[in-house]
Amino acid sequence: MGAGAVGCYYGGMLARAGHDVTLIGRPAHVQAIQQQGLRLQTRDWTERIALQATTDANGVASADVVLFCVKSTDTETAGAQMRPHLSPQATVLSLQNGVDNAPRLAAVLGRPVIPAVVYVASGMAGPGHVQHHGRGELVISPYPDADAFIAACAQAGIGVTVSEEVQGALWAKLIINCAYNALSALTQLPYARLVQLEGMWAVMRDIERECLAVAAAEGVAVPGDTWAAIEGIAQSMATQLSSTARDLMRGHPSEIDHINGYVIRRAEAHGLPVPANRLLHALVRAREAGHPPMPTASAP
Ligand SMILES: NC(=O)C1=CN([C@@H]2O[C@H](COP(=O)(O)OP(=O)(O)OC[C@H]3O[C@@H](n4cnc5c(N)ncnc54)[C@H](OP(=O)(O)O)[C@@H]3O)[C@@H](O)[C@H]2O)C=CC1
Ligand SMILES: CC(C)(CO)C(=O)C(=O)O
Repeated sequence: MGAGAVGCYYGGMLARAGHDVTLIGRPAHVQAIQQQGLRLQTRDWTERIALQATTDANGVASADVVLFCVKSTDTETAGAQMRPHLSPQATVLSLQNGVDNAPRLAAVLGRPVIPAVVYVASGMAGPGHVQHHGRGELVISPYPDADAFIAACAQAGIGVTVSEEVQGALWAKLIINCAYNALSALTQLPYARLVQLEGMWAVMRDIERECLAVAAAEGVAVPGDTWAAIEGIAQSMATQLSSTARDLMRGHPSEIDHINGYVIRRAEAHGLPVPANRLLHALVRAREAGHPPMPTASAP
């Protein structure tokens, strides 16, 4: 559900391994996929993969497993569209960033949703054309039939680990997004250049500390060294612009309300100050409202 960068990558890999996959997406992608198959381009190979595609949420009707891959802004709408069509036995996994998509979707569907941490870099390069830039492994919360899904993924070359710590891992990812996404969007800079600007590391340090305080108040143990992870992104993804930067460039709503915006809401609930997150959130929202207008440069 949500045939974009994530949905097309995982759907494409599973279909390529012989699994019966239906992609549910927007008309331009669906038409291209119906006519020519899904074009899946990786660093090593490019293939056209024949699979089913539809714009109608009733495409979930016969699914044993639904991979829910829309942006956090679309969780409720897309969930409500597929709810009447889901089989009672279907397992729904949320393959989304942000820490509350699974419970939000579960509330709409009236059934459990399994959260997954998605470690992939992919993007849509055109209608029905997904480009894979690297990685692809999933970490999922445990559930009764997980073994069948893990086996299907293994056959497709997708590594899946089961962990009780998915919430902590989602928070670790959220903190990276809080540190980079808005700053990259507001400066329109890729990460390596961004961190060279005066004062940027200090701002990111403030954001990280605010996020960790909120996570602690939420009772979430964030695994690993978050500051080392933030520093590492500037090297490992040196030339990348954040998804928020790319959303703003194409005039698409960003996930900022579910990144820094989420931290602000939870901080308010705990009476914690988060001024750095608040400022970045407000500035991105101002940009989304057209103040100042975005430059017309196209996304790389
Ligand atoms: N891309 C990446 O490398 C990674 C992304 N993520 C996360 O994964 C999630 C998905 O991201 P990504 O795949 O990049 O996003 P995309 O925007 O590429 O894909 C989502 C697709 O779903 C479509 N869609 C939304 N609502 C519906 C609906 N009701 N019916 C049919 N189609 C719908 C969107 O259309 P439209 O645009 O017209 O709304 C879009 O084509 C996000 O939470 C993201 O943060 C996590 C790790 C890596
Ligand atoms: C990890 C990061 C920051 C990479 O760009 C990302 O998830 C995003 O842009 O949303």
